Amino acid sequence: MSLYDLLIHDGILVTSNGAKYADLAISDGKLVAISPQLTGSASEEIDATGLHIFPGVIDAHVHFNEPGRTNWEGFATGSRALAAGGTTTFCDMPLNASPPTLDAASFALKREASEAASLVDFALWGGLVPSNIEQLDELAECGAIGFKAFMSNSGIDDFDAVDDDTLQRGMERAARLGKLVAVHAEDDHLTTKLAREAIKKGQTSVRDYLQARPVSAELDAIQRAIGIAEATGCSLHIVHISCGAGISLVAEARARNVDVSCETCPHYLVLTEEDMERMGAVAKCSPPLRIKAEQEMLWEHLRMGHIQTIGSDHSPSPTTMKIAQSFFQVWGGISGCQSLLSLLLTKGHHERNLPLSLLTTLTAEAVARRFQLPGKGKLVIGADADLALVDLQAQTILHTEDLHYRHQQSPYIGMSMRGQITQTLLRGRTVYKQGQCSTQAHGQLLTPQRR
Ligand SMILES: NC(=O)NC(NC(N)=O)C(=O)[O-]
Ligand SMILES: [Zn+2]
Ligand SMILES: [Zn+2]
Repeated sequence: MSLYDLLIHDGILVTSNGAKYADLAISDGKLVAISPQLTGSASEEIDATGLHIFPGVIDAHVHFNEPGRTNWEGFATGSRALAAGGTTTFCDMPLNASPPTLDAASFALKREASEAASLVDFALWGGLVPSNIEQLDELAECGAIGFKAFMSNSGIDDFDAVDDDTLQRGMERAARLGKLVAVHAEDDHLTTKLAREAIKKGQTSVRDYLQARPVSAELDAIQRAIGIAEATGCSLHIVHISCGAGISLVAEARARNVDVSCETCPHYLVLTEEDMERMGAVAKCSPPLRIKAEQEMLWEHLRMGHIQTIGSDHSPSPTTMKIAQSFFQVWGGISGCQSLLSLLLTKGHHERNLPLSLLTTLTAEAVARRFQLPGKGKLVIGADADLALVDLQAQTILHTEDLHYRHQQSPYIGMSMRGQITQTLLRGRTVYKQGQCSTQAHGQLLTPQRR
């Protein structure tokens, strides 16, 4: 009679407090013992000598476009890419699927699709658009982790942006429901005006796109979103901040006890506008990639603990949508969810000496805490055995064929990575090992549990 289902020997556990040698014992999908030299028997044993064991990454910002647009990605390919990158939980954004997640019916459709196909666990964002304020209650009832709103054009016709009045009404409702609101913070008036003027003059290059989405448009929107959150008492999460001053605005608001958190994305940390000019559409996103000085400020803010989460903002499209005469016309979104952890290990830990404990906080522990995902994000007894086994010594080049996305495009192809994910486990089951993904869809819906 085995004492445990699984014993993982001699790994180096990475927690928010640091790294330590310990064995892990797992039964019924949970961590049941964590200690060096664990004794006892198990149905399965893994020798993790020389490997670091991270809590599975929680990527709170992906667009997997299912139902309705599985020719863009879908839960099967998206979750395979996540598993290959050491991610064991994702939060799917309410837009780019069709229908968008704006009410109980569309939430149920998405939940059913993900349960049928996802290799990893998932939570779902609801949307906040002008037409669905009355449906926020039912979305909360379904277990949405929060409501996502766009302050600028979302780039897709079936998900409208909100003006400040609508955002305020949505935040008032969300505050009453005890739900968080996340915003895409760019000022719609300025970005629309600048784009229209450029296009009118036939100025539609990458450089013209960059100039049409200035940092000032992002700062203006961040400032307004924080003001509305402060006025309504709504919890606010600002996604994909691309600039140092944007993080500073959040840090100042947090210092005056506003319940606001922020996210940045790997592409703002490892790429710049020069990469966007060199690579073109595969590196197009909004807010756009910024200058090197902004990137360095983001790393400094990361080090100082001013950024709460890192999300991939994986927003793929068919390759045909990445081809257009005008750069304003190509799809804005970067495919990168498979590379989140390895990029942070390469550019953060290896090249900038960021401690592994900080990376664990940013990619797992703080994410689970912010979105109230119990049992996730920490290597503690009783937690789900969601694990990423990583060979920190390995050095690899990311090849096109390594990508599990439906469309194998990414700005990271050809990049030298340190820290190879060798095996990923979801609640004690292997979902990825040395290039091979599991074929079993065991992903479960996670709903926020207030402490
Ligand atoms: N409709 C989208 O997927 N938009 C996304 N596109 C980006 N970031 O370029 C986003 O998160 O804003
Ligand atoms: Zn966005
Ligand atoms: Zn997004």
